[in-house]
Amino acid sequence: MAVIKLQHVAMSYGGKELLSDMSLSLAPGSFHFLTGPSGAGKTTFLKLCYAELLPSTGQLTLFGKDALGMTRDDIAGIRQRIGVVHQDCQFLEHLSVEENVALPMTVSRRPVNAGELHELLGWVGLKHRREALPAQLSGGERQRAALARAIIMSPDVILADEPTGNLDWEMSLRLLSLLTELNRMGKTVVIATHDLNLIRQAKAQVSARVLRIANRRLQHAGADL
Ligand SMILES: Nc1ncnc2c1ncn2[C@@H]1O[C@H](COP(=O)(O)OP(=O)(O)OP(=O)(O)O)[C@@H](O)[C@H]1O
Repeated sequence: MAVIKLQHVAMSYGGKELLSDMSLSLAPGSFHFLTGPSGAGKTTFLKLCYAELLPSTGQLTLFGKDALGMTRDDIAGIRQRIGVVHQDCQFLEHLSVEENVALPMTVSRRPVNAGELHELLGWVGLKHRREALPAQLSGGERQRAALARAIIMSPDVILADEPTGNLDWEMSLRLLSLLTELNRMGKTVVIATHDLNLIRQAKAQVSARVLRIANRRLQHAGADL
């Protein structure tokens, strides 16, 4: 069963269609890149994938459930199964790195296991920065903290919006290797990016598919990248 399925989905803002007639089925454990020019609608597409937005027309199915018929509880359940790395990280600036990473657990009133939290911070290389405030982090540290927060609930799917946008190549590779490791653990990964070098690099490591949004349509890019 597809984890995320779009059938003839369109999305409009203020009556103007941004995304048209998009159909896609994301298999569990798959790895996709999403490319396209700035403003093409990559972030909007990702927002559909975690039901932050609902389609103007067409059918969106998340883990077998029609997104249009979802209750508040269904959406809360979906949010636990889909971890999102937002383009601008969206930290609470007055909370420490550790508190920000644990936030999805605390807001859903789940107990936070300190040992597991430290292990996760260690995995992204931020154990020593756990008491820092977000403003004190470098760009690469912020992205890794955002990734840790996205996966703290052990989601099945990880959606990352330009996770390497402001990072140098070395840090981009480090983030990519965390995402490919998650994919090897069985997670479905979707990364929106402009960085074709990153895509080429990833294709040497994992079996990644490339999707492209252009002229409002979703295209499956060929193997020529
Ligand atoms: N809530 C909204 N209301 C109206 N228009 C919006 C809204 N959100 C996004 N848009 C518009 O939709 C278009 C696509 O935005 P989106 O952020 O999805 O593109 P993108 O491909 O992710 O761009 P970038 O690569 O620059 O991040 C833009 O023109 C944007 O201004």
